[in-house]
Amino acid sequence: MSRPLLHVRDLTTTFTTSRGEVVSVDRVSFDLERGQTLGIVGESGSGKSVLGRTVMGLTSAAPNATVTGSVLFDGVDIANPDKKTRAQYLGARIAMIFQDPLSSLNPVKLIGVHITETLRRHDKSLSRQEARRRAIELLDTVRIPDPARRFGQYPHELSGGMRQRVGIAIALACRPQLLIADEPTTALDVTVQKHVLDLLGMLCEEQGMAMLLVSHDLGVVAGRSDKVAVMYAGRIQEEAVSSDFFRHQRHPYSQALLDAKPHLENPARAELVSIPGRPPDPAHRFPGCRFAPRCRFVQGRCREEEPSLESGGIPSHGAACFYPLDAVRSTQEVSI
Ligand SMILES: Nc1ncnc2c1ncn2[C@@H]1O[C@H](COP(=O)(O)OP(=O)(O)OP(=O)(O)O)[C@@H](O)[C@H]1O
Repeated sequence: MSRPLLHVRDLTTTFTTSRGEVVSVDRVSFDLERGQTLGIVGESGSGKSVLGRTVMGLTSAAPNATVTGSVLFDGVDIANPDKKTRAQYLGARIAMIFQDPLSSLNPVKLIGVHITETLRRHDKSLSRQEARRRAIELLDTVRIPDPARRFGQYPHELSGGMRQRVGIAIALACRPQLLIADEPTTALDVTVQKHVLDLLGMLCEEQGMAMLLVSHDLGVVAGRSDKVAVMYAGRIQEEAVSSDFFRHQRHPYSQALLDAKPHLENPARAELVSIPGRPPDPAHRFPGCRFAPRCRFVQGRCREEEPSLESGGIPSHGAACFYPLDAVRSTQEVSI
């Protein structure tokens, strides 16, 4: 079997803060194959963005952050990249698109210049003319109409959806093998969200790119990811092939999250049925399962021991729960 493009093991990101040590990502492991999409979902504060940024090598540069564990990208550990590795991989073989495209675009720089600069940073031999031609081609790839005219405009002259497409074009400029998309459509209205997400899926397919699709909304990853990983309080609580996951969830948190899913296709049903209680403060550690204080099925053991991600005999469908829903269901069936 060939090695996965991304092989993450026991990845842990800790921030030293005035409130103490904040463990935002805690012993996270997963694999991502070439051309596949892994959806990372969870409530706000569950550690999804920090995970994406850590895989991208952005957190290890922060003075108050410590990263342990490994992120093997095509066999090379990039968890704590040195300057040379950073230049070779980040923003080159791995690219990221952010939630708010405006914050990553310079308001006084033309759209085209954002792209040509990225192109020429990664290919020093590229002439200005060739960079311009490639930038217009990229704007066309991300379905921006009249790309030659848009090349010469400023970010504020474009709509939110267009700016996000520009963010995607910049990310694609170096032909990455892995794209990390952190809440790529949160700032957009519902119909534009769908177009941008469909576009990302199509580009992954056309270009054989792998993607980490980070979202608080299961509706965003449904139908657009090969695998789903559910994060809660820094840990992966459930991981499965998408079709299995959406057919049946094994972890009570995943089920609650699915019940709380806003409906992307039907904005009239966009209200959230929220999960009672709040996620734990990552600066405050306590024994047992992190979801125990909010879990409907909690039992004594859950408050004492931390469950690990186990498949419970169901191939490729792990849940970090002592009493996964499949077990609860079969006990109920037996007792009827
Ligand atoms: N630089 C930092 N210093 C200290 N704590 C941080 C830092 N960055 C993130 N955190 C903390 O790590 C936890 C996880 O944050 P993260 O942004 O990854 O959550 P998230 O799941 O992406 O949520 P959201 O969807 O709201 O962005 C939060 O408690 C956050 O406050």
